[in-house]
Amino acid sequence: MDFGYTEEQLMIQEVARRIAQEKIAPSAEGFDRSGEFPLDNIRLLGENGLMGIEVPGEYGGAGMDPVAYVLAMVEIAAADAAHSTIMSVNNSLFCNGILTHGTEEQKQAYVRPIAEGAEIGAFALTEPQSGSDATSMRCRAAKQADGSFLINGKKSWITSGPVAKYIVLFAMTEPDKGARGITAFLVDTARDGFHRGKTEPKLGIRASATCEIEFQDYVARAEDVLGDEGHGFKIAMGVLDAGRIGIASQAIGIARAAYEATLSYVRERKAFGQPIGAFQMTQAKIADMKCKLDASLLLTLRAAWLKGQGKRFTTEASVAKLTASEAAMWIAHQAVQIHAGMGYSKEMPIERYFRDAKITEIYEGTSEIQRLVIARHETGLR
Ligand SMILES: CCCCCCCC(=O)SCCNC(=O)CCNC(=O)[C@H](O)C(C)(C)COP(=O)(O)OP(=O)(O)OC[C@H]1O[C@@H](n2cnc3c(N)ncnc32)[C@H](O)[C@@H]1OP(=O)(O)O
Repeated sequence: MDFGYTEEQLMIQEVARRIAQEKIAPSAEGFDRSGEFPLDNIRLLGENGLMGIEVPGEYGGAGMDPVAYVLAMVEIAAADAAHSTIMSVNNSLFCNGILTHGTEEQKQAYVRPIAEGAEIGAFALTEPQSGSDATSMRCRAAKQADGSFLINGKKSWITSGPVAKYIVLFAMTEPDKGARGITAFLVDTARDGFHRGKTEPKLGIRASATCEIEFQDYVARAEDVLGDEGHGFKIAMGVLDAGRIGIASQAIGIARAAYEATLSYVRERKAFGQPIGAFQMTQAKIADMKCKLDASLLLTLRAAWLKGQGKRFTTEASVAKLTASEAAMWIAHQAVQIHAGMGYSKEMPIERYFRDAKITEIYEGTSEIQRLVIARHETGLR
């Protein structure tokens, strides 16, 4: 067992940390207030290999392993969670599925522009009536005589939906077959029949744009099918396994930022004649924060390592995501409590960490879904 990082992993961590500290952290508060999409920063991340960390160089990426992805995500999320949300969708949800299931032409056409940061990608699984219960989707892709598909339906909560050039879409091709009737498609948002709805006003990750999208007689050509027909649900689940490592990493970044700010504060802030960090009640909180942070990172690195080894990592990704997201929420909550009035004020980033942490317990599978995945695996029952 080796707890060290390779030179390559340390290098991408350093690149991410530099951009995070020099460009993202100073602008995070402004983007949070305005809700503006941070396009220039996203392009910069792409130019530095951070939009396709695991994408091989031949498709425009950095060609690194999942552990490197975790390290980079943590750095970006510690500066601003919204940036890391956009990064996670591009890397995990968009590029991953195409790399695993796409044709050579699809990889060149769709992965390269996203990995290089020239375009933004999105992933459309959720619908207004189906979130956790993904197989209940209603978006319909009807096969035509010429092999193309006519797509009609709505998808909701689409991260980067307002700005995405390409989308990995899941639609029902054979509604009678349930999970086995779902097919994945690659959508070009510039084509006829694609429409965007209003951008959602959100509690946190405000600079990550989210909207509903609608398909009205959108024509997907036969070559736009990703993987085999009827295999879309498995593709979605496999992609989400990888995505959950990204969200766990994001949660760790938010938690680390909240923890580090709290450490500084408890050393400086005095009450009753001593730094508040000297009180045992504060020390107990600091110790618990540290334990949850370390446990989250180690569990996330385990899932990433398994992925890098080509082994199954579904349960480990859920364990990591569940642990890290609940830790982030708890740590951010304690950070607000220890900062008291200053934690509640927009003068400091603590309240932003608190708002941003919440989404990690919701998207890419709620905490309840993670528990279900883990418990089904452990018990063999469902
Ligand atoms: C800013 C705010 C944004 C908020 C919204 C963000 C948008 C998102 O987060 S998108 C993603 C959110 N949605 C989810 O994460 C979906 C959650 N649901 C799930 O994970 C699944 O539906 C889950 C776990 C409940 C299982 O569903 P269930 O319907 O019981 O399917 P199940 O019977 O287990 O599996 C169906 C098939 O898929 C396969 N499968 C299941 N899991 C996997 C997997 N991890 N990998 C590969 N295949 C899998 C099964 O083997 C089975 O195959 P077969 O038919 O050959 O036996």
